[in-house]
Amino acid sequence: MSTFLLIRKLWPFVRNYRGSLALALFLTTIGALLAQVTPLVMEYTVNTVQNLLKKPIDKGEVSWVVSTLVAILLGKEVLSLLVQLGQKFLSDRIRFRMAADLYDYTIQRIVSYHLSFFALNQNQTGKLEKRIDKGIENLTKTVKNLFVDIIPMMANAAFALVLIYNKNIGVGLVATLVLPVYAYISREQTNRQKQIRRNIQDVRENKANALFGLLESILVVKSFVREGYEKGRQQDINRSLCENEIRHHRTNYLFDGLKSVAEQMGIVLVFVVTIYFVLNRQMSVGAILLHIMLFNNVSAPVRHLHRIYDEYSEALVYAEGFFDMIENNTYLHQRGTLTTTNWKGHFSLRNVDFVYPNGKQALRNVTLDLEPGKVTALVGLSGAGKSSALNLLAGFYDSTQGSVLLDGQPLASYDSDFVRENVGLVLQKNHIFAGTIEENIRYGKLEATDEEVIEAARKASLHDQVLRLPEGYKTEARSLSGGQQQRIAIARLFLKNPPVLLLDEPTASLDAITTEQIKESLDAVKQNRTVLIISHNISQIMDADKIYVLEEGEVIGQGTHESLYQDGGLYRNIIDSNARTLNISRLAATVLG
Ligand SMILES: Nc1ncnc2c1ncn2[C@@H]1O[C@H](COP(=O)(O)OP(=O)(O)OP(=O)(O)O)[C@@H](O)[C@H]1O
Repeated sequence: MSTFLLIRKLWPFVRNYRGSLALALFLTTIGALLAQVTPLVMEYTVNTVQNLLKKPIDKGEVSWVVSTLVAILLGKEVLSLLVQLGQKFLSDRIRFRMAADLYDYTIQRIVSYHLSFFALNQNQTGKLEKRIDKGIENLTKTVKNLFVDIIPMMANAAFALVLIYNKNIGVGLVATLVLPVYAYISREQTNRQKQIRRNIQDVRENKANALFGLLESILVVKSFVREGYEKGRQQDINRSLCENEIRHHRTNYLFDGLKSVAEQMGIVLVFVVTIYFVLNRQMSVGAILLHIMLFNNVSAPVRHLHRIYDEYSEALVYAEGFFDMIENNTYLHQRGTLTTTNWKGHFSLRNVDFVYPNGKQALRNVTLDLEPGKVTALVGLSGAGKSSALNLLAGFYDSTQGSVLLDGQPLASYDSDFVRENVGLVLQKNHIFAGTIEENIRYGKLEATDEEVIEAARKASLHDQVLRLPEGYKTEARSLSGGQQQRIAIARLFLKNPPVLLLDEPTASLDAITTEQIKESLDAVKQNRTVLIISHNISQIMDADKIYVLEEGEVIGQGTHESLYQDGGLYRNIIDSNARTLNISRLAATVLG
């Protein structure tokens, strides 16, 4: 990425702070001018002292000279301090506010991406977290470097050079000579570091992701006694990071050493040339101090310039990944504009193929309908493509071929917020947020009253259990059992009360009695809604108005429970297996007596 492109991308975030930026620049330019005061005062001091030494002691003149010098130096320091404080306050304000803006924008962008974005290997949680974190940190540093630091530093060096040339062209040329050498070494340093930096970025993302993964699966790790194995895996990543960091630092030490030599050579040259002029009576003794200090004013900003260049090169590496992430229009959910009050809720898939980003084809030429007011069930073996079909109907993914329709119009042409407001989902793995039971249920309708929350929990057969908890609805939801968490998700759905229900194994982790209670509640809410249910539990699909049978991504049969059973094939096999698993004949003998 070129500097111009980076500035163009950053400008929308910097623009809001251009007033503060201008003020910071003004202050730092004043600071650069003030930095030249000390060398001039020093030259004057040495020359004056030398002159005073040639004369008999005049106490009055001595105390006047000393107090004037003290006043000038102190005054300059106080002024410099004020300027520096102002500059730091302003640059911090710009930096931190811009970081917050960048973060807000990033979140707004990535939550609007399709699920396929998150399914990509390079976008796993830990990696994304690191990319956002490092990206924002480096970009804000770049803004500070580009807009707040570089110009005053250059001004400082330029003012000092002008003063040196003004005193003596020969000394000026010597001081200037060091700069290209310094720039050459710095450029070499940065070029050598580029690949190491990329490696470090990749390994850091992998490390964050591996740590997330480890903490997420700690139960499995422990149950399989895989602590040692996990330690080894984490160690490999850590070693790789460690090696790259060492290489990075070693290269820096080497080049920093070379630059230090170049700088010292510069000082020696300036010193020698100045001494030559002094001994030839062409300069005062004070010029030695003046030139050395002015040269320091040239070389110090150049030294910092390298730090900036270095940080900038690092930032470019992170900026590429960061902007790729937040400008990824391929995964941006294209929101349509269609909304309607004349909502029927007829969802259909027409000749749909669907391939996941990793290349796995989950659906082939699927055509199905969810009719308004009816219950449609999807049945099939594990991996048949049922949840994938639901993902398309919910608009989480776009089909690869064919169309997904809502009331005859492409689903994509609808305002996605409008569709999602009207669709309720209960999934196999329902996410429970860190927070109380009450907060988690209320997520279904943020403005719900306490009574509405309780009513929803009651319908989801959760209320009585919550009452038995010491902290009731204020209990941390993640501390509940899997089945209780499932009921929170169902209560959320009841609270939302949408006209379309998409249910993927809604009672997967519930006991038999709760399953029956939930089924009754769901049966009650199913009335007059468009319902899709996916379940391996035959009691939940038998009553469906229409059942689709999926096998390896294809619809291989459709009809009612009775008609499909009579047709034989996979559906019949599934039902028969269910009956055998339940040991129906023994159950019937026991239950019916
Ligand atoms: N996020 C994903 N990325 C890549 N492939 C996926 C993804 N999710 C599912 N698949 C694959 O797509 C195929 C269909 O999966 P899907 O989850 O739709 O099946 P299912 O019928 O719902 O299965 P189950 O009854 O076990 O939930 C499977 O082969 C699965 O491995």
